[in-house]
Amino acid sequence: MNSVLQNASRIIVKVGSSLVTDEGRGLDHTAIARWAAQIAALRALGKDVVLVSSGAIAEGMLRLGFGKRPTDIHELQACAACGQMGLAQIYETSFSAHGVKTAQVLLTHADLADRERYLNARSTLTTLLRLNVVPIINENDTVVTDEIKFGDNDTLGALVANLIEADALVILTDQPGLYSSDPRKDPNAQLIEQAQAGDVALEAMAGGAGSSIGRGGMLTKVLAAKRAARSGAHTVIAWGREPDVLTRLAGGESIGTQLLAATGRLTARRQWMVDHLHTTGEVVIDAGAALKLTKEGKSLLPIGVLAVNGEFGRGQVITCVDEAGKPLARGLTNYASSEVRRIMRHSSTEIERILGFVEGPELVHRDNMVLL
Ligand SMILES: Nc1ncnc2c1ncn2[C@@H]1O[C@H](COP(=O)(O)OP(=O)(O)O)[C@@H](O)[C@H]1O
Ligand SMILES: N[C@@H](CCC(=O)OP(=O)(O)O)C(=O)O
Repeated sequence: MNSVLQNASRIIVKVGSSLVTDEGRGLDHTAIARWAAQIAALRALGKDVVLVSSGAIAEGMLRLGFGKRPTDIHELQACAACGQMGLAQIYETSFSAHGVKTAQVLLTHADLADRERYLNARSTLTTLLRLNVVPIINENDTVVTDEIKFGDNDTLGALVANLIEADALVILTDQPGLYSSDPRKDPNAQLIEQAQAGDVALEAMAGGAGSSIGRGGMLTKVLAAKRAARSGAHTVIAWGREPDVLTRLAGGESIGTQLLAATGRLTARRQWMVDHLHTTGEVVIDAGAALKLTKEGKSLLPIGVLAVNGEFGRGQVITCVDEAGKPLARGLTNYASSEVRRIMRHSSTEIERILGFVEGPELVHRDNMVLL
């Protein structure tokens, strides 16, 4: 059995609080240095890697002298803000030892629920990857309260996998993988080596957090795999201290639990675009643009647009129709309807002069479009 990481070119790696902070004893420099070395090696192989790291609250508790996890939400937020400094510092140092640049990205649920912010987060992350930077993501705990939190970084990791269409999500934790029941409680628990992501039987096997440091336990990991699979990403759950775990997985070795996505990445994206999004407006495109889209696989540029019907904002889904009104494609627009009315029929080099800013030379980028 080969690892699902073998052919993955874009990978999200999530590390849990107990690993990062050595069960709350303090940032584990050695473990972090090892993951940084492995991620640098993956980058050298041409793979895009995004790290989702927990541990801010656990590290902040230590720095602020809390013996046990505070119950007051604002104290927790203070811990997160304080601990995040430690995370940023140690990742920056560990990656720079390999000549790899890092960037801190703190996200909230609202950022990914809002179409425009979703698109901005996506563009920023993909730009960072193009610039050879490893983005290090955590939830922006300072500005969110319990009701609107992701609550656990397993979910955040899956949402980031959806956001930038990763091929795989690797969840590193303090157990060798998903077991048939919690191995801390059941000595006969068996390691599940492979299963389909989304199989409900897995949810019954997975229990809550085993330590006072971790939050989600195995259940949030199993649910994260289900979510990641929606955009075609496979999930691996493995022990974070397994020597060379990431590079061995990328080399094809099967380690831990592999939860397979049923549909491929492109099929999943196409399905999502076709089924789940309401289109809020349309643009009528000329014959030349229609040909570029349908026959040459190109993006839609403002110059090919003849008219705009309806009102829409940046990041919403629009339909591209030909002059006879036939729908040709659907996709996420980089510009709002009011802006498109001003830049249509113009070359992309004129966008900045007309609008005073540029979101991109394309009106709808090819990666954000499906042909109908
Ligand atoms: N079926 C299961 N298989 C493995 N671990 C399980 C299972 N059910 C519950 N757990 C518990 O989940 C814990 C990992 O989750 P958590 O503590 O949230 O870690 P992390 O900080 O890595 O997210 C394990 O230590 C284990 O005790
Ligand atoms: N944003 C929080 C994440 C908490 C969390 O999800 O922890 P875990 O279950 O260990 O991944 C922090 O950095 O402490």
